[in-house]
Amino acid sequence: MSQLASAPLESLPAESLVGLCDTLASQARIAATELASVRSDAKNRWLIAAADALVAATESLLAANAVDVASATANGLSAASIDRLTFTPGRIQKAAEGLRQIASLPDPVGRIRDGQVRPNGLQVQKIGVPLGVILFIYESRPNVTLDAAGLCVKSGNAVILRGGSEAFHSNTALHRLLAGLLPQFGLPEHAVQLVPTQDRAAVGHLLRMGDRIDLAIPRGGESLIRRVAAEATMPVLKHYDGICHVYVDAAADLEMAERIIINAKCQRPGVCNAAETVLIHRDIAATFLPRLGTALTGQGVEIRGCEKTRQFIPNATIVTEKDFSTEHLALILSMSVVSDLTEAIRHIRRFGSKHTDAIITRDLPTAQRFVQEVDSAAVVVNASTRFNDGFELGLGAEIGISTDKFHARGPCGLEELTSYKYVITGMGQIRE
Ligand SMILES: NC(=O)C1=CN([C@@H]2O[C@H](COP(=O)(O)OP(=O)(O)OC[C@H]3O[C@@H](n4cnc5c(N)ncnc54)[C@H](OP(=O)(O)O)[C@@H]3O)[C@@H](O)[C@H]2O)C=CC1
Ligand SMILES: N[C@@H](CCC(=O)OP(=O)(O)O)C(=O)O
Repeated sequence: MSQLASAPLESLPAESLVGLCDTLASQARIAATELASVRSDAKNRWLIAAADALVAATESLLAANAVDVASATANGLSAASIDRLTFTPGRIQKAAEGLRQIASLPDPVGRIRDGQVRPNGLQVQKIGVPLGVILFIYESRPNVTLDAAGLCVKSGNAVILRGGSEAFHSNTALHRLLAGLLPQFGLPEHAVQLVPTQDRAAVGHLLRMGDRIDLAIPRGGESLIRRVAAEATMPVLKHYDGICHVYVDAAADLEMAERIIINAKCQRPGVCNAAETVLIHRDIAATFLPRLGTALTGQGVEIRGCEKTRQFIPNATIVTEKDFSTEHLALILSMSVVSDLTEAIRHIRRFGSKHTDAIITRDLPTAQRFVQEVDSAAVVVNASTRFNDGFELGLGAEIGISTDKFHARGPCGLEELTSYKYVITGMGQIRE
């Protein structure tokens, strides 16, 4: 296992920090070259062994996590952040299931994506290849360490993990488990590395290493992402925030709408695909808002609504434009009554973040227009926004959810962590 990853290194002199980053990047580059030609079978066996080891190590992982949670709690971290940070046996099981699902998925490396034979007899194939080295800077959320490592290795990429400092003990334990198993399956030991310092200057150094790092993925608050987008010398895959909407149309099944809104807002309010705003068609406001208000209040949700909303939900406070533009990541919900679909779409275009937006309707043309006109990474019809997730969409996991249009959009799984090359095979053809 890499010596670099074994212990936290604080307050390194600037020169040593550059040297450390340099070593991480060079080791990753070599590992990526080796990993690109590793057989699927070896990668899959490593994934399954990692899933088994994870479950077997539940107790010690929970102990390492408890250290992080205790100090985060003492430091007054928000409820949403503590929720992201916390490991439970259930979450460990789910992460292990994700690794097994990744193992069961087709290997994108070497997959023929497209092919044709040209009139001159040339055989042209488009073949999946790894991106190379991925620098992943992410929030204090240990399950993300597992998702990222599993996806990167299966897609033939070496990854440099820079998790949040609050999760340092959890990530160190997870990294030790994952990286420790790599050589047993003939995989390069530096395929999965953890930046062993919490010094943010390391991020700046790594972002300058575009000669060895092929992609940077920042996953966290807006200031992190803006920094990475500004400083990176390699392409960046990202989303800024998740201001997700649920629009309840006049033709909605109201029982369904209530169920979906409660799930979209309350199931895990601290994640990016949780709903932040509900828009209600005015024709159903009088019948739907009182019951929705009662249901949301019963779940502990603070409702901030427009004047019309407040006519039917008296405990709602007045919503502001700032609320509509804020990803609360908490049990706070903005609500507005709209006159029609056009106004709902206009609202989403103005305040949304092109992440995930849902419509509840029984009217097919209305649903089709919503899908056509809402330009978000995921547009959902009659289901919860919470489904914009790699595991739920059958990708095994995701390394992040992109709202970019280049190179990938939505949950980024194995396919999105690869590129392709053209392989052109002839029989001596020359160009006329
Ligand atoms: N929109 C979204 O999807 C998300 C929003 N958030 C929100 O962002 C806020 C902060 O949450 P948190 O999870 O701590 O995310 P942060 O963005 O603060 O941190 C995420 C990771 O980036 C690092 N980081 C942050 N800023 C910089 C920087 N300027 N230079 C280098 N590295 C940096 C952190 O390191 P360090 O260990 O030093 O903190 C951590 O590893 C919260 O309000 C949270 O709810 C968080 C995650 C996702
Ligand atoms: N995969 C997640 C959603 C993604 C998410 O929360 O992203 P982020 O807020 O960037 O960490 C889930 O629904 O579990």
